[in-house]
Formats: sequence, C-alpha cells, structure tokens
Amino acid sequence: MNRGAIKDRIEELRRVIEEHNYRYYVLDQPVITDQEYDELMRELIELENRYPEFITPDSPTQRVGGAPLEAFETVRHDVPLLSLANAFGADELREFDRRIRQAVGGPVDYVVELKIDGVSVALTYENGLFVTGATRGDGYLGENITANLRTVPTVPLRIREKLPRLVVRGEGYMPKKAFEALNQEREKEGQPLFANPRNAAAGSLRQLDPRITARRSLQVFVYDLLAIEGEEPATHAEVLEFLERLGFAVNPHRKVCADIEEVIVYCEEWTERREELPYEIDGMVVKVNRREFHRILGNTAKSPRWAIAYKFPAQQAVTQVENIIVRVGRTGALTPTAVLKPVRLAGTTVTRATLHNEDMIREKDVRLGDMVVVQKAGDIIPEVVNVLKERRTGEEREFHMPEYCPECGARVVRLEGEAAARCSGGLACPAQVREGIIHFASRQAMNIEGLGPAVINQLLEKGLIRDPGDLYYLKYEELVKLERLGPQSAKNLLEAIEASKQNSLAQLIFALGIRHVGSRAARLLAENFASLDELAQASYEELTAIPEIGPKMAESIISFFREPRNQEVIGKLKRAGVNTRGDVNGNLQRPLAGKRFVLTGTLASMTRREAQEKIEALGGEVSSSVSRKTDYVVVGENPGSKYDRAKELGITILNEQDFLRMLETGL
Ligand SMILES: NC(=O)c1ccc[n+]([C@@H]2O[C@H](COP(=O)([O-])OP(=O)(O)OC[C@H]3O[C@@H](n4cnc5c(N)ncnc54)[C@H](O)[C@@H]3O)[C@@H](O)[C@H]2O)c1
Ligand SMILES: [Zn+2]
Repeated sequence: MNRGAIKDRIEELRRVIEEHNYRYYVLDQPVITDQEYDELMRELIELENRYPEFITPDSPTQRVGGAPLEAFETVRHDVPLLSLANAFGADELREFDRRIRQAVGGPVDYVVELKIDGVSVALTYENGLFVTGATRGDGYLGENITANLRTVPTVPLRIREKLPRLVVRGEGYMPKKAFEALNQEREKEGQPLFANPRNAAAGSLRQLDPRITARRSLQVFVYDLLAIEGEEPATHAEVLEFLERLGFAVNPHRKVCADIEEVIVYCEEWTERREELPYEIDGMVVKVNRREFHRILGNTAKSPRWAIAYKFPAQQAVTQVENIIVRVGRTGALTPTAVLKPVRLAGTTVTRATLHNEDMIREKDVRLGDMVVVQKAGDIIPEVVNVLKERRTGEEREFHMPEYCPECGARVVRLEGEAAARCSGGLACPAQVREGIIHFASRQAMNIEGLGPAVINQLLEKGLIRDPGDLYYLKYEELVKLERLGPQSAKNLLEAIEASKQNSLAQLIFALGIRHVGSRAARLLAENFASLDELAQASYEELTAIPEIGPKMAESIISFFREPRNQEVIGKLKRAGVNTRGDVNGNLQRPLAGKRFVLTGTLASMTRREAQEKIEALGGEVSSSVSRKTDYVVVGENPGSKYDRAKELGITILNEQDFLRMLETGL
C-alpha cells in the first residue's frame, strides 16, 4: 500500500469504529460481535504504530468509550476512568511483562482478576454515605446514574468506615439467568432483545426510571480504589481486601502471581472454567500488584500501562454462508450443512457448519449469502448461532430441502414427529451404504485401523465391496492396487480386518448400525444375550424386559433382523469367522464398572468427548467435579483446578499414557 492508501484505510477504519462505538456505548445496540470489533481496532492500532505520523488525538485508539447521554446530568470524574489495553494469547502477556520489568527495573508480582463483562461505574462516598454513582462515559465525563445504582443491592448505601471521602470503581453486570429471563419477557412483549448481558446491564443502568432498573437484578463488583483521603494500601491485593472490609462485593476469584508464567496458567485455567460462573466474563485482567509502580508506569491516553486485559480466544466468528449443501447420513437423514467462507475460530479454520435440519433453518431464517455468527462449543462441529439480518443486501436466497435424495434420487420423506427428512432409498442409496460401512469400521465399532472414508470410497467405487460383510473377503492383490495404499499398508489393513474378527459381541452389535442402538445399548444387549443369533430371535417382550431398552429400540432391533439384506450381511460375517458370541460373564466387557473418572486438561490422542465415550463403553462413569468419591483423575495438557483438588484429596492421577493403557487392558 502506498501512503495515500494507508491514510485512506486508517480514516475508513476510524469512521467504521466510531459508528460501532456509537451503537455500542450510546445505544447499547451493537450490530457486530466484539471479536469483529476487536479485529478492526487491532488493524487500526497496528497501522498507527507503523505510521505514527497519522495518529490524531480524536482517533478511537486515543479515546475511551462513548459520549454521555444528554438525558442524564453529566459528572466530571476527578480521576479519569480509563479502558484497558488487550493481550490476545500468552505471548502478548509475556511481552507486557517484559515492558513492565524494563520500566521498573526488576521483577514484579501481579494480581489477576476476572474481567466481568458489564459496565464500568464509579461510586463516590462522603462521610461513609453513597452520594454519587456515574458511568464511565468518555472517561472524563460520565452520566449521573446515582438513583439507578441505589437500587442495586450490592452497592452499599453506607460503608463500614466513616471515611471523609472515597471513590471506587467497579463493574455493573447482569447475571446470566436474569438476562435470559429479561429477554424472554421482552420477547413476549414484542420488545427488541438485548444482544448480551453486557448490553442488557448497560441499558438497565441507563434507564430514566429507576423503578425499572430496580427490577433488572443488577449487581456490582468493585475492583479498584480511585481516591481516598487518608492512608493508602501499598498493594492492589491489599486494596481489594480493604474494599471487602468496607462492605463492597469484591470478586473472590483472584490470585496474586509471582511471575507472568503463573499469570498465564491462571488465565488458561479460567478460559476453561468460565462457563461455571453465573455471570459472563470476557477475559482476565492482569494488574501490577505494587501501587508505587502504577505511578511510575503511568497511563497512555486510553489505558493504564500497569494493567492489561487478557481476552479469551473467540468461540464465535462472523462469516458468510456461500452455499447450503445436504449430506446423507447412515440412517438416510439429510443434514443441511452451511458451506462457509473460511474463517479462523478458536485456533482452526472453519469452512462448514451444521444447520441440523430444515426446521432449524426456518427458525433462524438462514439464507444463502447471509452473514452469520458461527460458534464452536467444546469439540462439536461448529454451528450457526444466528443471522446478522441487518447486513442483508437483498441478494440472499432461501433454502429448500430437495425432494429427491442428491445421492440416489429416491424420494425424500419426512415422518411425522421427526425433525429429519430422510432418503427412502435404504440400502440402495450409495450414501447410506457408504456411511454404514464407515460406521462399521470406526473406532468404537469394529475399530479397523486404516479403514477410513477414503479407502472405503475407493472400495465401493471399484465394486470390491457392497456391504460390511464383504470386507472380510478382500484380497491382498485387490488392495495393493488402490491409490495411496502401498504393499505395507495393504498388509496392515488385512491384518486389522482379520484382528477385528475377535471383537466383542457388543462391538459387533454397535457396528451393525441398528437404528437407536448406540454403544451403551449394544453393551447391554451383549450382556443379556449369549450370541448374535439369540439376539436376532429375541421377542419384543424379551427385549423390553431389559432395563433401558424401550419400545422404539425393541421395534427397531426386530425389524433390523427381519430385513433379508441384513440377514445376508450377517451370514457373510459368520462364514468369515467374525465373533458373534457374547462373554458369559458380562463384567469381562465392563472392566471399569463402578469406577468414577474426572477429566481435566487436553489429551493429545482424543477429545474429551471421545475419552468420556470410551470410559462409558467400558462401564465407567465420568463426572465433572472431583470429590472423595472420584476414583481416577485423568490429567492432560494444561490441567485446571481439578488437578489440584485431586492431589489435595489424594486421588489416583492418571497421565495420558496410564489412561490409554487402562482403556486397552481395563487395568
Ligand atoms: N460490538 C461492538 O460494536 C463494540 C463496540 C465497541 C466496543 N465493543 C467491545 O468493547 C470493548 C472495548 O470496551 P472498553 O473500552 O470498555 O474495554 P474493555 O471492556 O475491553 O476493557 C475495559 C473494561 O473492563 C472492565 N472490567 C471488568 N472487570 C474488570 C476488572 N476486574 N478490573 C478492571 N477492569 C475491569 C472495566 O469496565 C473496564 O472499563 C471492545 O474490545 C469490544 O469487545 C464492542
Ligand atoms: Zn439416497
């Protein structure tokens, strides 16, 4: 870019950011996500850092927040209420620490607090009485919202010491439950919904009628001392204790850390635990503990140099729906999937998101070409959260479920009471056959290593297999000819197929892909019937007599074994020597029965969900918190507080290797 283009881009960014600031701070109605906003801001900061000659005092990088609303009386803050600089990731925290140590000439310790996602407020007390409450506004001029803050139960009207004058800073917020209830009520009344608890808190504190504020279940956490007449504590940690003694609500989740690595561990712990909290946090705040250093370090125009906000990695991102395709699953269910313009999300590039089913598409009104918010929760496939309708251009197109299966041309039907539309092609539908074989070979089923979707596709295309039974008749000469399958892998694959003949009956039942029969039900069935033949003969009464086997599952099992094509497959399996007999002693297959596990940290070999499924498949249980009843705590990379708790209680700790061994041997 030449200088002219750079200047244009900077001005463009400023204009766009100003517009979003206005919507966010003044109207409490943002139209983009915080991540998108942060991205714009980051670009502007980077450009201004590289071309400082273009910095102007009115740039949004040099100013805090938005202008106060005229409806309120204006309050001038005697100590400016600044914003915070952001750190994205551990390295930026280390960079912050380096700057600090250089400036103060030695090591420093830090206080780390939760970054409550709410609205900044200043509370002034005179002779122990609450006299003024104000919003941050532009940092210098705020709005006088004293009457509203008086209705908030955690704002003490009188503090426990009769100090002549005290100004504190805190965060007004709305707990998640109250936010949901408020939006539900607004929906019923046809009022516009708040985008998130932060906007709801801001809107509620900036009500002209304090009686409305009083009904909004707002709370305040206090986190800083801005002014006091008299002696000041020497450290920030002491400030927080002092505020607690005065009767303020101070957030209990905080930690004094001796160095930045300890800070990083604590931030990562909360990245994992944030969902536990009854209110939203959008990051952590790292503050230099010694207040003497605060004075040495000073402030920029926008933020103190002695503190930084560690922002959690985005779980949401905004992108465009380029297409909506339909995938046909093992049971014939048609799953509409959004093809997205690639976007970075929580460390990976996302190009697809599930839309679940047609009803969901209607409900969210997702159209081709829409800008949407996508989210990743845990390790599940990303999903579309909502559509940014205000960003529609009119070019968007509605989606319709196809009437015929895109893979086999059979009619698509939708059974009453079912959300899914299904291809009626059954085993004549290549998609269903393919997905069925992929399932058969998968880890939890027959666990045939080296037999993934790519190989299965080739085998089907070449006509070498038509169903799972055919896998056991494959020959070496056929396999070596496949693409990307050398002599060694062909040999390995044959061995893996051979080995799978010794699998348990439970694995086989699950692998058959009987509708509604998951791995747990398969295990129950294997424990209750001596062989596959016995199961195939079972009556409706015998099946439903087993606890957890309901009518739907029983019917599905019976009709599966009645279907001639399924009988044919089972015949092939038996002739090939696949084990169809159960273990007499069911517990042999449930070596972890009665054992309670807790998982913490990241495992290298599997996701948390996979680990849980494996434990359960072997009869164990997984719970979310450590107690005396816990038998094992499985500890991966960057474990959370559960690890400390396990050590405290003396519970057996398994590292990943121990855990894998246990899964394999049951010991
Ligand atoms: N979506 C939009 O259109 C839009 C527009 C403007 C701003 N924003 C969001 O707002 C952010 C900027 O807002 P900001 O200037 O208020 O900064 P900020 O919210 O990123 O951080 C500063 C604020 O953190 C709060 N805070 C919470 N807990 C704290 C604690 N323990 N210690 C100290 N401070 C604590 C304080 O109120 C402080 O003002 C952006 O990063 C973006 O996420 C979004
Ligand atoms: Zn089909």
